[in-house]
Amino acid sequence: MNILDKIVIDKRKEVELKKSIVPISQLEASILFEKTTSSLVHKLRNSNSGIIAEHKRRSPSKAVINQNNSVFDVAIGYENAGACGMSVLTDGKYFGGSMDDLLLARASVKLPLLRKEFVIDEYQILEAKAYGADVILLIAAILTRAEIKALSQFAQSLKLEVLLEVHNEEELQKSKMPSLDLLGVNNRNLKTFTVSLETSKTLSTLIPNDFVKVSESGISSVEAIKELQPYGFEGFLIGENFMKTDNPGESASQFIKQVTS
Ligand SMILES: O=P(O)(O)OC[C@@H](O)[C@@H](O)c1c[nH]c2ccccc12
Repeated sequence: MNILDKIVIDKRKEVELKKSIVPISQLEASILFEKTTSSLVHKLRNSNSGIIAEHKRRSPSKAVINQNNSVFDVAIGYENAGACGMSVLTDGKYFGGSMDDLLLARASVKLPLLRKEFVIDEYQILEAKAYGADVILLIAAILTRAEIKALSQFAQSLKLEVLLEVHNEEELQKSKMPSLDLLGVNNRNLKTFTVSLETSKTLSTLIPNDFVKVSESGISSVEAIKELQPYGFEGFLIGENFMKTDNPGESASQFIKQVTS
């Protein structure tokens, strides 16, 4: 069994438990549920840098990235740096994140927020909305086409944008549908952890232009951005490169200055 299979098994249990404790009616009663969401698509289309900066404490591929910084400081740092959006890992067991992280990020900044999660159930989308997210992630590797369709349509009905993540051509072909807003290519294979920017380049030509193209993971230099831009990528999701430093906001700021100069 690969790591992704393990994560999904745990996630199913977690979602069932949560459902039994916090009913949907309670999520819908959240003040944030009524908040107008802000568009990551719009931000990316009107930006020169396209950086989506991520809050990530650890991951299955890296035990410790950053356990010290508060989400609050990181979020404000990213916003001041000029990031287009912020991604917040909410998985606890494998990434050390939480729903509280999302809530604190929401309380700190106006940036479009992506709930970075292994979404397998509508409940998690309601939860994302109730905790202030603007965008949700759907991972093609763990969902069928029918599930992607149902979950993306549900998210859009709540005015959330949908970032669909693929890693290969098969996942991309199975996933293309109008109810997606952004198409992300993960340069990291979530089953083996190998990283290659070539994945983004190869798949870019197969992504229709109606989707905003995002390149995700393993981006650690401004040169990488310059390399990917000609392939039509308008968004770049960066976590570790900022989070591994003492001051992620400052690192993002330096990086974004270089991208736009
Ligand atoms: O830290 P990196 O290599 O810059 O990667 C960020 C982001 O792309 C990565 O965290 C990610 C991409 N897709 C995911 C799906 C689940 C969890 C995490 C991810």
